Amino acid sequence: MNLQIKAQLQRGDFRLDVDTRWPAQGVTALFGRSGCGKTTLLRIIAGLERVRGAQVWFGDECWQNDSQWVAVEKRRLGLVFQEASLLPHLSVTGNLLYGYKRTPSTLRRLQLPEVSAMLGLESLLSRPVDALSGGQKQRVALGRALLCSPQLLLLDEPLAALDTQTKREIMPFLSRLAQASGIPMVLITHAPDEVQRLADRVMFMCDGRVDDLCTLQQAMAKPDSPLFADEGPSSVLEGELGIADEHGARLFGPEGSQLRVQAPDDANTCTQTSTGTTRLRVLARDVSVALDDPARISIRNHLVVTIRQLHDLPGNRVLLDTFMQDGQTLLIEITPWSAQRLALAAGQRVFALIKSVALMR
Ligand SMILES: Nc1ncnc2c1ncn2[C@@H]1O[C@H](COP(=O)(O)OP(=O)(O)OP(=O)(O)O)[C@@H](O)[C@H]1O
Repeated sequence: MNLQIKAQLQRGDFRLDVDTRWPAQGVTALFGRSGCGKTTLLRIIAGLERVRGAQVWFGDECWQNDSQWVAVEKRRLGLVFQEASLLPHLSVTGNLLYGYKRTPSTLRRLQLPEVSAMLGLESLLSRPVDALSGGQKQRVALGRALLCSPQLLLLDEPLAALDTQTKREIMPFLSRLAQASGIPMVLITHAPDEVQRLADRVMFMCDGRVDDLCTLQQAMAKPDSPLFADEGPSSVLEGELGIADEHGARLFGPEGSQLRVQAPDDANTCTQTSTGTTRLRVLARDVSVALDDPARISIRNHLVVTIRQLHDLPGNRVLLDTFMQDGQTLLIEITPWSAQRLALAAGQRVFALIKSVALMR
């Protein structure tokens, strides 16, 4: 089943020209610079914007074409924006149940207890909403949208108004929600870390057009990916997260590619994906490389990796594109001096060294 949108729109200097479709499954991130048309596209999908000649299909439901127009409230959507815009006179429960009560009982697929557990809201249910933090308010907004049992969730920068710490706290809830609810999501963001932690696929937009639509893995296979613009290249590893050992480190991933993740609150590091595994983001600049397995060293994670390719990056840096024993890609950023000194080449097996605390961020 696909979400399909075809739309053209001229608004002053801005032109939107989109003809695209993607599977209505998992999390699709719309990523691009400010003003490239992400919100306009989302509003067209939602039916908040009626553009002449546009076509919007959700599976075999036609929401808009030349002869058909389905109003926003009939599309069965969950909408969450940057600002939570909760109803101030109602408690958390009152807000959560607002749309639920207006959803016919035959269509209700999610109930208050499971949604409040998914979003960690159990202890807040009786609070007035003006006694909540920004992150808590946004979790209530997500819960309220979910409890309408939508067939599609549209999220327009739901984390953008939150500070970094709050954003880190809420991100695992968002990814758990994608997994547990089974509701497809469209997430607008210009934050690469949100895409890397949450998305299954990415649609890159630029000047009102679709530049690329690909899986997250494909998006990250390019050394010059727009996702690497802020913090440099990074990898996303998927695996099972084990229980903590006596030093507070948790094992992550299969044997041979196993990492120790030092995470007092693993929410900061790992996010669950819509397939149920845990996702770990590793910045390429946090990984070093050695030809031998160093013994007397504080770094705990020593992984055998094979170099697939070396890329010269702008700014006098070298990116090693490597794969681990389980086949997952691990990117490593080093200086040209190190690459030369170690005589690194494609096909070579080396040790990738990653500090456990680098996985705490
Ligand atoms: N109501 C409007 N009237 C005129 N121009 C508008 C209107 N709404 C949006 N625009 C213009 O349309 C273009 C696309 O805006 P849109 O909000 O879709 O971009 P965006 O990618 O979501 O940006 P941001 O990330 O900053 O939210 C921008 O140039 C914007 O100025």
